[in-house]
Amino acid sequence: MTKRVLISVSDKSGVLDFAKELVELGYEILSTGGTKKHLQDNGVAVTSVDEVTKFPEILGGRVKTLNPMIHGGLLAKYDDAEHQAQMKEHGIEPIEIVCVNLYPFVETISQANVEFADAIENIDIGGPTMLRSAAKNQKYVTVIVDATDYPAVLAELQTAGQTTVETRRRLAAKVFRHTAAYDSYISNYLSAELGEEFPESLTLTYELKQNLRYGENPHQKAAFYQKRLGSDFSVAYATQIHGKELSYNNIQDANAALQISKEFKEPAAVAVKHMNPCGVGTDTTISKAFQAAYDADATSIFGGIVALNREVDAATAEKLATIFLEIIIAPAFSKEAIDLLTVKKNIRLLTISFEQHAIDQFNIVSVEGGLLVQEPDRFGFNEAEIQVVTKRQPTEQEWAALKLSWSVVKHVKSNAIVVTTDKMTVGVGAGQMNRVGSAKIALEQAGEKAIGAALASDAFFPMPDTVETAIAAGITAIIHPGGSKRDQESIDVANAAGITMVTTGVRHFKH
Ligand SMILES: NC(=O)c1ncn([C@@H]2O[C@H](COP(=O)(O)O)[C@@H](O)[C@H]2O)c1NC=O
Repeated sequence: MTKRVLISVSDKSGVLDFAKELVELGYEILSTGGTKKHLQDNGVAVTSVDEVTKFPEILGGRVKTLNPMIHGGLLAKYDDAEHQAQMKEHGIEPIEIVCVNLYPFVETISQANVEFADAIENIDIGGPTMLRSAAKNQKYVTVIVDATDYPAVLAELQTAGQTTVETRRRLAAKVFRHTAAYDSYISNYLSAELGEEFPESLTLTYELKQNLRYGENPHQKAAFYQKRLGSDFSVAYATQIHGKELSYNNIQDANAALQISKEFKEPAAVAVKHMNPCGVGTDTTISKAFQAAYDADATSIFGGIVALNREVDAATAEKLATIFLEIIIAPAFSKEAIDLLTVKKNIRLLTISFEQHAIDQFNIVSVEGGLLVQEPDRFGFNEAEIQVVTKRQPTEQEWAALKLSWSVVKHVKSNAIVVTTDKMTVGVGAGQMNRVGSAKIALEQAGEKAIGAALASDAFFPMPDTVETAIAAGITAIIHPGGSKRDQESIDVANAAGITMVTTGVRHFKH
């Protein structure tokens, strides 16, 4: 009996050559409307699916292959006498190979202003049903959902006349990953349309971007997955124009640097080590901003990751080239900058679109046995909600320093204290188990630069000790959320010293 292959594809790339080879191998091709036309127009003999089903395609294509003549042919066990008898009784013939790809649902919902009805019409029903039938019957049936598998299947058919069990199992597993992902895009789209934020089950789809050489440490295996509908303004969508492959830690650090960069519209440079900022500088040009980020902590930047929110010009590249950096991220690099920086073989240069400021709807972290999902911390420096709680108001320069310190402290691991001038960080205290400990680290690093600088605390002061330490170091402006029972004691200390203090009403814990 002639072997049959059913081909029904929305994306027709590569299918013509595949079909021609199958005809060469003696297969009869069954096809749905558009696929049949494409193949026939290009000289391939095709049997229409409706000749097999004895039923026309109806409802504008919503029902084409949903028929026992097709699904019987896909699901029957070849070595089951009862199945075979029923096939014979109903005149159903087996279909040995199925090649299907689905309506472009993701591409449709990615378009701007997509109509809901359009999205719904692009939910494929018959395609996933055939894929699932064939994948379930993997013992006998070969199923292909990805055009990159055409050559391997053909090679096996050409050499052995059939595919191997291993190949059929591999392809079937791929099908269920594919249909699961397809359904997750649909369910996420529908949930989002309904405004359902935390549905009763969470189905996430990420696609393998790259296998990594190792994880946080060389003995840990790791890979990097990418969201298909993610923001361009992310390390997952960066373009690497030079250097070694990114490592696991590089990706985390690059992400941290980018998140801080998103705080600034003015030229800003952000240097990160181990996911905490070690230097942040802002100024009228990117070259000056980088100089400030460098001067902030000329020791820690060594081996760091630097994100700049303007094109890297020759002047900036000259400075960048003098230090050892793992990665430089920017919207673009001038020709001269590339020439200067690529002298170093290993330095990674990434370009990222800084235009798009869309951010993920949720942040997700894993804990053993579960996932935590939360909205990103979108709160910035909102002057309207900030209250001056001391007698003295901040000067203009102090406001600028308070704004910078508050923008940075949000991105520092708690307990976080950040000391800045109006243009640069001068001290960062990160991840200490008590707040005054973080303050001491930040102030010690700032040294003389703490005199007249601003200090930000990511959470309130439970007691006035941090404020006292700050004043002793020369800090003249403090920003913190407020809300401690003993706030008044901190305010009294500030007033007594004649410094200014503002509260934001919002805290920035980052664990
Ligand atoms: N309804 C059906 O019975 C059905 N059978 C196959 N399809 C899909 O129709 C598409 C191919 O259509 P055409 O060959 O007409 O271009 C494929 O993406 C396939 O997954 C169907 N369409 C949607 O559900």
